[in-house]
Amino acid sequence: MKHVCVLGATGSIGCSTLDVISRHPQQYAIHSLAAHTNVDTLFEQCVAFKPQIAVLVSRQHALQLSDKLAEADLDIEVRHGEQALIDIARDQQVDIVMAAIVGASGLLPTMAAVEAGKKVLLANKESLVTSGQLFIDALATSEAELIPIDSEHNAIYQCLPHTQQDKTGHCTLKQQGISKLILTGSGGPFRTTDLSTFDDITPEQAIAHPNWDMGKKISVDSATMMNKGLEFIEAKWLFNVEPNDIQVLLHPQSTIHSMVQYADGSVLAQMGNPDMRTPIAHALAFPERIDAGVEPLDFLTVKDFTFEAPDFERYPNLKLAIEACGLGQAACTALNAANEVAVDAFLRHRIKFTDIAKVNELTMREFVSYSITQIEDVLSVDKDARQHATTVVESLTVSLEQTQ
Ligand SMILES: NC(=O)C1=CN([C@@H]2O[C@H](COP(=O)(O)OP(=O)(O)OC[C@H]3O[C@@H](n4cnc5c(N)ncnc54)[C@H](OP(=O)(O)O)[C@@H]3O)[C@@H](O)[C@H]2O)C=CC1
Ligand SMILES: CC(=O)[C@@H](O)[C@H](O)COP(=O)(O)O
Ligand SMILES: [Mn+2]
Repeated sequence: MKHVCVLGATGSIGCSTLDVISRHPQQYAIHSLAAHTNVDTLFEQCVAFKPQIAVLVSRQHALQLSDKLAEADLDIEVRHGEQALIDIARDQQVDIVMAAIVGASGLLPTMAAVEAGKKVLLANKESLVTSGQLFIDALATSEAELIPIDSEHNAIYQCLPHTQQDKTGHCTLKQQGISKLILTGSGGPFRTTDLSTFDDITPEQAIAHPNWDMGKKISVDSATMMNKGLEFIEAKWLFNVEPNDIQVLLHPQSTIHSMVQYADGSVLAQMGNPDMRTPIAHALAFPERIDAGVEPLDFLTVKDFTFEAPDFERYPNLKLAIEACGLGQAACTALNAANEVAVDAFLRHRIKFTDIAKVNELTMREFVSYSITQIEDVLSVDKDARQHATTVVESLTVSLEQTQ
């Protein structure tokens, strides 16, 4: 029996993880569940999975959950606060940590799981993007096993030689005859939308991803292709490759989840219906295979199978993230922080869709020369970049109000 801690349990990945686990009660037990503010969903999950510990970020939400659990006569310890997230991630009884908090808030608990030598299933790409080499160093000096959950990186992982699969962060792909990683992306909901209408894109339109059902933040990132930019940086660190060894390719159907090109001309692809339960089940059970509840891919009903180059005019955030990857850690950390602020402001109707790239670029350029050598530097650049991005958002909000 493996004991699992799910960080971000109430989100899209958290719920899919619990769905897979519910299919294998003899193999997995839930040790702990954590969320931000969603008391009702966390309560339902507590009823269904009976964890030892449930965590919410604020005391007020934790008290609400405690009351509901007491009424239901359930004896589950409720904790609150950021330290509680870290504590469950490194609890001695935990074997597997699903890192599925959204954003840089996931960094410290994910790092704690790595440092404690857990099997870490990494959905929270922002934690790797913001800390890069520091994350990989922590991995190297611990007993931890890191398996990517992000569908592209999980696909690449599945297409690697077996000898590389326990070397996440320290792969030697060139020596294994690998010439290129091909990161596929759908292009999001606005791949063919007239560029002249981009200023009018609404949050509701932006979160309507054509293929995947995901949380709001990553859905907006897919629409701007910042998601692919973050994934570009994520791939560099996970597979220890140079930016020139990664190609971003639009594949609107999201059937191929990414590919690995070998020196002899072979290309290995991982395919499937777009359902995150596949990479989650793969990572949970690796190297075994278990049922994920996913419909098998039927090639006779797959209508198209097409590919395009990404257009940087349509997707300036993708260009920016690839540039940040070459500029260094502070650029990546600041870009991620700015993007979190900008996406939140867009979702609250404070700025236009096209403003997201403006906030991101202005903030990233401000922090390029900062030095990051320890985790405290990451936290400091993240905090300062958020402040800077907030100021940019406010200036754009004023001009948006003046034009209305
Ligand atoms: N959804 C997907 O298909 C994919 C997601 N990912 C990555 O996985 C991560 C999660 O994405 P997704 O599931 O879509 O996101 P969601 O927004 O659906 O869920 C986020 C989860 O994190 C919790 N959370 C938010 N902020 C905090 C915080 N400050 N402290 C603790 N918990 C917090 C939320 O709690 P609450 O509900 O209470 O707000 C929720 O449980 C992201 O990094 C994303 O990029 C990667 C590939 C695919
Ligand atoms: C499911 C997953 O891994 C997402 O990150 C997905 O890739 C989003 O789709 P895009 O390819 O549109 O970014
Ligand atoms: Mn992805």
